[in-house]
Amino acid sequence: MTRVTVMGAGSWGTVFAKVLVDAGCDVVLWGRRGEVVQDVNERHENTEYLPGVRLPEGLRATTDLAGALAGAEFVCLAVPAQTLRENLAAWAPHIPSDAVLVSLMKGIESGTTLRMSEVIAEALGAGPERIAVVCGPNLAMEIARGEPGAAVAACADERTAQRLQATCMTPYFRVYTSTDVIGCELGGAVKNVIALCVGIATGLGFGDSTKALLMTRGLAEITRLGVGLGAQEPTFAGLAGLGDLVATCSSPYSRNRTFGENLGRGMTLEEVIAVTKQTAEGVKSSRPVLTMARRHFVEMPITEVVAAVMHDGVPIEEAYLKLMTRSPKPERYGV
Ligand SMILES: NC(=O)c1ccc[n+]([C@@H]2O[C@H](COP(=O)([O-])OP(=O)(O)OC[C@H]3O[C@@H](n4cnc5c(N)ncnc54)[C@H](O)[C@@H]3O)[C@@H](O)[C@H]2O)c1
Ligand SMILES: O=P(O)(O)OC[C@H](O)CO
Repeated sequence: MTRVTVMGAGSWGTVFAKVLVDAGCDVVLWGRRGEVVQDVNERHENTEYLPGVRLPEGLRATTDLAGALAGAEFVCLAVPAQTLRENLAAWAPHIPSDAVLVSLMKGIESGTTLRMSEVIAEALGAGPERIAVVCGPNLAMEIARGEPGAAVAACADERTAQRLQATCMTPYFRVYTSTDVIGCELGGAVKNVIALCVGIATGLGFGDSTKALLMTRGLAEITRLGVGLGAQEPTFAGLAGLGDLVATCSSPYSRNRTFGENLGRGMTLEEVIAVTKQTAEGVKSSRPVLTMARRHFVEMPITEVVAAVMHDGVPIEEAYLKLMTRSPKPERYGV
C-alpha cells in the first residue's frame, strides 16, 4: 500500500485524501485544528468544510506533524498558497528525503511571483524529479460526492508523474499525466483571477454572452503568459487550462467566482473578505500574475483590471469600461 500524507484538512485536502483512500492508499490527513481532526476520525465527516459528505473510515487524521509525515512516499500540500513557505519551514525536518512533494494548490506567491512548485524547490531544496502538481477542474464538493472527474498529474520526470497517476486514480477520478508543470500550475492559478472577473459580471447581472467573452479572452491571456514563461501551448486546451477555467467560472461552488459575484452585487471589498470563509486564491494571486505578465511583456487586460479592483480600489464600473473600450484589434488566440 502506498503511504501518502495530505497536509491541510480544508476542502480540497480532505477530498483529495478521500480520493487517495478510494484509490487504495494508506492515507494520513494532517490538520492544524484538533476539532476538525476529531470530526474526521470520530464522525467520518469534515463538517466545517464538507458538510454532509461521508468520509471513508480508513481515513486517519492527526495534528501530530512528525507522526503524519513519517514514512510518507507522497506528501500532498493543500494549504493556502501564501502560507506554503512558512509551513514548509516548519514541516521540513519531518518530510522524508525521498518523498515526492505534490502541490494541490492553485496560487502564485505574492512578492516573489513564484509558482508553488518553485516555492517547494526553494524551501526544501528538492529536485524537479521529486516535485509534482495535481491540477484540473475539481470542485471539492463534486469530487467528494464521487461525481466523475479528472485531473492532470504533472512532473518534469514522467515516471514520477506516472507513479502519482497510479496513486490517485479511482473509477470516479481519472488522472492523466503531463511533464508541463509550468503550464498546469499557471492554468490552475490564473483561472482563479479570470473567475473573479466572471463572478463580478454575474453579480452585475450580465448573462452568458459576457461570461463566454471573459472565459475565451481569459484563456487567451492565460495562454500568452504561459507560453511566455515556457509552458506548452496545448496544455491550455486541456484539463488544467480550458477545463479548469470553464469549471471554475461556471460553478456556484467556486470561491473565486462567488467572491467576484458578491462584489458585483454591490458589497465592498472588506465586506466580501469578511464573508469569505474559504480560500479564494485569485484575490492575492492577481497581483503577482500581473507582475509576471509585465516582466515578460505579456498583455493581460482582464488580470490587469481584476488586480486594480482587488488591490488599488478601482471601482468595478471603471474597470468594466476600461476593458470594453480598449483599442480595436484582430482576434488573436495565444501568442
Ligand atoms: N476547494 C477546491 O475545490 C479546490 C480544488 C482544487 C485545488 N484547490 C486548491 O487547494 C488549495 C487549498 O484550498 P482549499 O480549498 O483546501 O482551501 P480551504 O480554505 O478550504 O482550506 C484551507 C486549509 O488550510 C488551512 N490553513 C489556513 N491557513 C493556514 C496556515 N497559515 N497554515 C496552515 N494551514 C492553514 C485551513 O485551516 C484549512 O484547513 C488552494 O490553493 C486551492 O486553490 C482547491
Ligand atoms: O473554489 P475555487 O474558486 O478555489 O475553485 C476550486 C477549483 O480550483 C476548481 O477546479
